[in-house]
Amino acid sequence: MSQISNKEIEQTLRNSECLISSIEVAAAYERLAAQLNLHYAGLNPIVMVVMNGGLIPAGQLLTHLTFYHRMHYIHASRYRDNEGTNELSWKFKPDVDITGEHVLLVDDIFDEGITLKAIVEELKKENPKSVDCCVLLNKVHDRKVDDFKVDFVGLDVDDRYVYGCGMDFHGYLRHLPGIYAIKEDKIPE
Ligand SMILES: O=P(O)(O)OC[C@H]1O[C@H](OP(=O)(O)OP(=O)(O)O)[C@H](O)[C@@H]1O
Ligand SMILES: Nc1nc2[nH]cnc2c(=O)[nH]1
Repeated sequence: MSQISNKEIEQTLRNSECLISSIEVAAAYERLAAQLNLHYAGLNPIVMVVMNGGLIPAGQLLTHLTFYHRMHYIHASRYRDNEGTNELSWKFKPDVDITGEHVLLVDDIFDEGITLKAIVEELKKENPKSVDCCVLLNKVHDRKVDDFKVDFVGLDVDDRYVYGCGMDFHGYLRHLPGIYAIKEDKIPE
């Protein structure tokens, strides 16, 4: 992803609104961690971070976990092919043997679900004991993939392009501790 200028980034921030504050996000991490701590107590799972977006939610969540776990990462990204269909491009598959293991995927957002559904299908080929998905955000709309649900959700978010908490704006602003979107009247035509 190519560089954009600091001026353009500042303009983006001025044209944006905060949809979910850092305080609400922090509370969501604590709620999620409490659910995960109940579910995984004694299960000794592998926590698999879905890069890049899962990096920040996982980093925040992991410090609240009370069960013993190992951490790995996986990197798959959506792209639109020449026919306009969504394909998943695999950038890194971990070489850990997950046969018979509990696996928890951590990502930033469950939007259409293409990414997590494809990752879960791929991982299940290796016969793990379980594969569950934890996301900070669920984007609310009716375009979800069929026959797939995530297991742990922090917060619902409106059907807008959002950034912050791991999610990028042209590769930037993943580090923001709240959730932002460009104001409706500032979105370029
Ligand atoms: O539910 P979906 O419609 O599949 O969209 C969600 C996925 O899209 C984003 O990843 P992206 O491919 O943009 O890569 P990134 O993590 O590097 O930002 C996000 O991190 C999720 O993994
Ligand atoms: N940054 C970002 N990435 C996404 N991937 C899927 N949905 C979104 C979104 O709303 N924002």
